[in-house]
Amino acid sequence: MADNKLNKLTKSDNKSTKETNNLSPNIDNDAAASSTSLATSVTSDNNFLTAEEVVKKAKNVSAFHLFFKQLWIMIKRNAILQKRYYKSTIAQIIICPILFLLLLFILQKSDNQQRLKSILHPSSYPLNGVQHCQGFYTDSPCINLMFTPDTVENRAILSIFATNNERRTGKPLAFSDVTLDISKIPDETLGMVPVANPDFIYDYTLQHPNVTTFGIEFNSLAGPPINYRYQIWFNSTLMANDSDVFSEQVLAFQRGIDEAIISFASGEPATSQTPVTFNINLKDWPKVPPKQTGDPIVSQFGTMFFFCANMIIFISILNTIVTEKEAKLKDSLIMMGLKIEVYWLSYFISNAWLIAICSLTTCLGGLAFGFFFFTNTNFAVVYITFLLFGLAMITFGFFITTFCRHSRIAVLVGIFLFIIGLIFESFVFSNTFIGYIWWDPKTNSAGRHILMFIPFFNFGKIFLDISNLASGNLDELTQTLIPGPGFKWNDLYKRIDDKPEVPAPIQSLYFLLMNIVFYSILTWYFDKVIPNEYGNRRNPLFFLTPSYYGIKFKKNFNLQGWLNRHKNSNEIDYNDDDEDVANERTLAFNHEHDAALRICNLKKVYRQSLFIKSKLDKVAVKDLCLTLKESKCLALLGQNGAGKSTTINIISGAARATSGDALLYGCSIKNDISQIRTIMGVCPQHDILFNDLTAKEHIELYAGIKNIPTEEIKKLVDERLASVRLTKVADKPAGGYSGGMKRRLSMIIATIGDPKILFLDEPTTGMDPVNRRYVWSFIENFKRGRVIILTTHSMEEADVLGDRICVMAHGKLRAIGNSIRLKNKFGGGYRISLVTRTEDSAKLKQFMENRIPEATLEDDSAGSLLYELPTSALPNLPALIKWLEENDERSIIEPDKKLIKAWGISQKTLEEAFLRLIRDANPGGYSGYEENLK
Ligand SMILES: Nc1ncnc2c1ncn2[C@@H]1O[C@H](COP(=O)(O)OP(=O)(O)OP(=O)(O)O)[C@@H](O)[C@H]1O
Repeated sequence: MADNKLNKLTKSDNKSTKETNNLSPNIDNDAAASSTSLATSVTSDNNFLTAEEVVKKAKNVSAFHLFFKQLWIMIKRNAILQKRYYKSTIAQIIICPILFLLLLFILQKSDNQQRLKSILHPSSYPLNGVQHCQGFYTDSPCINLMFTPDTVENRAILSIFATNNERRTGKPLAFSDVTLDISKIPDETLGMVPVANPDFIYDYTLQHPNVTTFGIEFNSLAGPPINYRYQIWFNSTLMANDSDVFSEQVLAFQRGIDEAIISFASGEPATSQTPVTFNINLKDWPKVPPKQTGDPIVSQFGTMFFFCANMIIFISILNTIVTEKEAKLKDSLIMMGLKIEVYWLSYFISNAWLIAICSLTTCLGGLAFGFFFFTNTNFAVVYITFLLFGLAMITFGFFITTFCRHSRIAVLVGIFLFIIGLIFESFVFSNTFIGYIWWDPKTNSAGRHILMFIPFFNFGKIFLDISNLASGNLDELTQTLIPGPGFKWNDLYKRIDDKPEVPAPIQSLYFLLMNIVFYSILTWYFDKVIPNEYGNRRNPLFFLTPSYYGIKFKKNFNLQGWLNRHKNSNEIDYNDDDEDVANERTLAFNHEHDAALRICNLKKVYRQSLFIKSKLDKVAVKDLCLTLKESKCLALLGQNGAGKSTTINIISGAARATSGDALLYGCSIKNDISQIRTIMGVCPQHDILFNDLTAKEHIELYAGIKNIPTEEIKKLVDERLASVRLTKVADKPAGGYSGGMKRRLSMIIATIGDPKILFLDEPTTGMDPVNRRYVWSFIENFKRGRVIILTTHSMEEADVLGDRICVMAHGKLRAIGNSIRLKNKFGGGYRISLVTRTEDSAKLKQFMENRIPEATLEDDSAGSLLYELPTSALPNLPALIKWLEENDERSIIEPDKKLIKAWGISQKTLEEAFLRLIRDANPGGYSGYEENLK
């Protein structure tokens, strides 16, 4: 069965060579193996290129050319996605800003109408009582009222006045029977103070201005009828501060005195429940509404609304980038050769144009709605403000993404920042009184300097500056709009007149520019030093090392030196090595052994903590030693968690080895990973697909990253899609593909750029048997002139594709060899079934006992015998087969006399060998397997 599977595939010649050499011990003794380590490679059109030539070719490409080509292809990809989601794109750049402007317009309109209404139809309001001086006019001790002369009648009148006034204000006003010292201000507030004569009032108020609110000088003539006369003294200075000259307070005082006189004259007691009262209402004249000269709502809330419009793009950036990171798509792009700087720059450019259009929509919309903020300001100033703020928020968003691993967290962080920003924009920068508090000399300047690193702080400040000059402000007391003179370009450089400590508006623009540069640098740095999805990170001081800039001091690579370095790097216990594994180790360290891939003592420990060792640290790969020649496929088998994917991730540069190293065509994974990336292709365990791109667009994207000439890309797309039967769905988004289709697409993506090394991590998972065979056929044809490293859980796949098969358990290499070798060594040889007539059964048994004494009879039922043959019986096998053929009654020569009715021979399967190895590797056998996985 397993032997027959090859017939179904188009196999290369060296496969049959392998079959014929099946009894030879271990090692890659394939005669067809290449004679040099950098042997020639076969491309689809039979052009031969060595790995050195591939690397050289890659090196010859100008770094600038590659940079711009990759940048162009990434921008194109982003544009495709923006176009595919045109509704969301249009919403971000046009609908949202317009909606926010519209909302602002509605608010401004209703506010204007409200004010218009109050000017055209002034409301009527009641005249209140006389306010107490302390707390209303001043906080210091003061005198509410001086009266003269101090007579019983006058006291009675004032007493009624005080009672009525208390009803209106809720505060009592009592007589203060003190003798005022003309040279002193009282220590405490006094209510109604009798004084000797009007001259005293005159002299006292002249000496102590703004201490006394009212004075009253009674001058009644005796009757009948009594002719009441009095003079009110009032403090116009205090009242002017409250804009109340000759209005409410004097009126209220006079009204109170008149009420009291009438009550007194009519004999009404001071405490009467039905006093004489004048309930007076006041109403302003209607006026012709002034011309609208400001937008107080835009001034107050505009910064908040425009901030909100911008935040939609900001949160979308966070979500997109972190989703790509979470799905390991970013790492895959890097593994395929994309420069990380290109990745970020492409996103910056793709979002910058969104910001540019969004800012333009906002400015044009603002003009169309007739907001003074826009019409009264130099267009370039407003546009640059919005643009710089948007760009600063993009880089700020990039910076945030370097810390987020999950898109959900990123969106939560985005919403959190949104709320903080909103609080800032709404409460702090909503008006000039609070907005400029940061520049008040009493405010701690350190806090202000820190806040300048936050883009929305700088935006709030310049918005306030512009609206201050352009929109005008609302006078809270008079409810009138104070028009702004407009904001010209030159105003960017001018300080605000009444606030010389506040810096000129241009500074905020400079700070926004600084924010763009600052967060770009931080993104670049933290993206490198924070561990990626594979736990890979750079040294925090990487930028100080010459190797980062491609400077290498050692020019000639010395294989022997490299081997010596890695031979002694660990204290390694080799005692439990299998004989073949031990031989492989020896070969790996033999500098004369010719290998395209050479892995020496590779080790990976996943640490729980960045800084200290812990018992919980997981040793995923232990001192792995392997070699592989060109045109060979290495199949890695092992239980879940055996360390297969980790091995592939390390050799492909996705993860970093804890110790040890590997050479791929003479390039070290530790030192030359950028060179290796030019000659490698990776199909990771997780599909590296963008749900919204089609198969065709995927190939175009990765072909662009691999710098394949544009004119060759179309041919490549057609060829590769046809080879794995995806032509029909070439223009459909990959998100709708079945698991098997996604796998096939991931696989052919890995082969783009004709890589010399191909890593395939479980490439056929989820594929149906037919498609799996197509993929096998593709891999089999593709491997000539290359090295393929494959992990799989399918024994059949390993059997078909693996020129060498490794079995790993708990990070260690347990067995290595070709399929036949493993089957023989661990699977236990062959099975022979013989069918004879019942009466001939004993004769046949006797024959087998004599001919092959090692054979054991497993089953004997009604002439049907089942024998197991150990590997030691293999030398006798050809003669036995010859005898069986001669004695088969189905043969045409004398069929009646033959002993055998039917017979069959089968080799034990690779699966049996695998299970035995796993059983041996786990102390508790299979039952210990689950335990050991923990
Ligand atoms: N990023 C990581 N952090 C910590 N431990 C990890 C990490 N990646 C893998 N491991 C652990 O390392 C061991 C080897 O994992 P690996 O993925 O290499 O196994 P595998 O043989 O590929 O398994 P499978 O067949 O399930 O893909 C496992 O125990 C796994 O839990």
